[in-house]
Amino acid sequence: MSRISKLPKIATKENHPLNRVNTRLIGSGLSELDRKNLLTNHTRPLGNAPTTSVPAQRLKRAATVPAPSVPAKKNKVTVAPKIPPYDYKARFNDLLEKHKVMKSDFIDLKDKHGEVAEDYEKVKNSVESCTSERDMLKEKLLNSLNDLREKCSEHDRLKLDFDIQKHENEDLQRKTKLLEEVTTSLKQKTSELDRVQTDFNNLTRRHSSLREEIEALRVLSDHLKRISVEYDKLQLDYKEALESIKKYKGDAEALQNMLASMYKEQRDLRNTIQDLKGNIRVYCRVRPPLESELNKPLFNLNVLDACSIDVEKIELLNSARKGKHSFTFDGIFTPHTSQEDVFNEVSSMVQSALDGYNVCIFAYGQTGSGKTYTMEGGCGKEQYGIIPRAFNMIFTCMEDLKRMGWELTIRASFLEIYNEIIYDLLNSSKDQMNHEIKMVDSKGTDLYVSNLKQEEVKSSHDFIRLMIFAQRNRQTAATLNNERSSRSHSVAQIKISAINEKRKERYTSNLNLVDLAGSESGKTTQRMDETKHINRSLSELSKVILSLQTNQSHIPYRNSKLTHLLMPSLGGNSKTLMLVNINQFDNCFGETLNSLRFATKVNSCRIIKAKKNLSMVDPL
Ligand SMILES: Nc1ncnc2c1ncn2[C@@H]1O[C@H](COP(=O)(O)OP(=O)(O)OP(=O)(O)O)[C@@H](O)[C@H]1O
Repeated sequence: MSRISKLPKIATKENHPLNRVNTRLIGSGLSELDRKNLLTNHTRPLGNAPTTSVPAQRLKRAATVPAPSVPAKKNKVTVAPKIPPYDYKARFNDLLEKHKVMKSDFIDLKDKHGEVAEDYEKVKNSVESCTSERDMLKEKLLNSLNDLREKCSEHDRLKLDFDIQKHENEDLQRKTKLLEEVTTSLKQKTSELDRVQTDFNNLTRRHSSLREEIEALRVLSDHLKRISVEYDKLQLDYKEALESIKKYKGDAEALQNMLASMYKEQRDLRNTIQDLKGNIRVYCRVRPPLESELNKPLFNLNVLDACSIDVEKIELLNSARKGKHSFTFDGIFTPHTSQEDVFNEVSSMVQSALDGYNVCIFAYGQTGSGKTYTMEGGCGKEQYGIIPRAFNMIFTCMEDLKRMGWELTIRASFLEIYNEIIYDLLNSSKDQMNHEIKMVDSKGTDLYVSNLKQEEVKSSHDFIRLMIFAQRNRQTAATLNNERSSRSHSVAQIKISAINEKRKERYTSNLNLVDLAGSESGKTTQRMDETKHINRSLSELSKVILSLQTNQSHIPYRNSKLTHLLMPSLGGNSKTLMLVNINQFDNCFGETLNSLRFATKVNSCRIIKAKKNLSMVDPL
């Protein structure tokens, strides 16, 4: 009984955690009604115990069967018929019955007890583990509490620190802001300072430059003062000089007149000498062998004096046959005579052109005898031939003439006569125009070539440029027309127009500088045509000169282009200079002899006294 009475006690304490476990465990086996019945049956006195119709099996089943089915049966409990007290037998049977029931209940309960004990053990174990767990948790809780406490105190400390830090931070922020403001203002001040420094530097520089300027101005002012004094002095001198100039001007004019008349006298004298020398002059120039020709045999040439030579073929030297040929000219230029010496000798002819006479200088000789070298020259000033030197002389004299009141205009043209056709060497175009020799006026004293380019030349440099241009044109034509340069006559024409406004005089003159074609006779049929033309023009030249020599009424100028062109320079009013060029090669002896003979023929001719082309200028 005591063991059973404990059960309700456990069941009532529901709030205790252990009881809760027990209730759960018990609850899972007994329903609430079973428990009540159980309690009623076990707590009721045996005699008064109400009989229930619930069989023992039902109780047993009730421990396992779910509770809801039980309350329905509660209403069906039937009350057993009351046994009279005297009916001991019935009572005994009843008691036996009860005992049986109780015994089976007891067995059930015992089983139940076993189960409960088992459950209890489990619960106990569970309680123990829970207790140890609780202790552990308690300890943990205590530790946690301690930790929490520590953390709290640390938190407080940290909070305090944080507050301090916060405060300090705020303080720092305030200070930073202040510092930033100070920095910004410092930056502004610095940039201002830089600006001020730059201004200061500029001002310093300006100051020093101004100081220099002031110094320069001071020097200038001193200088100006000195100049002013000098200027005053000069003013006085100037006045004196003006008076002197007036006096000198009169003297200069007188001197200029004197100079002009002296120049005229000198010119007349020069021309008298020229006349005495003859208006046709012939010089012979012997060219030296070139380096490549040093081994070539030479014929014998003796320069007897300044004007005479004799030549003799080398094979006849020791023979009994006399083969010596002597020639006399106005001058002989040996192989050693320089270009300058040659020009000095012929410069009087250029002077004559400047004095107003028509002049013709031509080089005659066989191909390769040095005609072009004599007339045009080689490279470099020293090698300049007659043509460029004549121009230099003209421009030098122009200055002297200017001082005497003469204004000169020089025009130049370059032409070539090949196979009786005139070619303009200043016209580089392939299509040459037709060139005719025409009279300038009805008097027929002056001629011109139609469609021929005539360039005004202002300096000797201009002239050299034109000459080179003409030379190139001639070379191009020569390349196109195999050796044409040797087979054509080249003429540089210089027209001089002079005017003296003061003396009311003017004149024009022509200077013709001619490099004749090679005089040798043609050996091949290919050259026959050219040779025919050359020989014709050269023989016509010889005829003209002979006709002039013999004072013929008709001079056959028009028989060839060359003589026609040179008419004004060959006729009465002209001076002619012929340079016969020869070389000394033995194989050229025949041609040399021919050239020397032709030159002798020309030399024997004396043209009538030349007349200056002077005329009065119309009054201005
Ligand atoms: N006096 C001289 N001194 C030095 N070299 C000369 C002299 N004369 C001519 N020569 C040279 O001899 C060569 C022939 O001369 P150049 O060409 O003047 O002859 P050319 O008679 O004009 O010939 P071509 O009829 O073919 O034109 C040239 O190389 C020239 O430089």
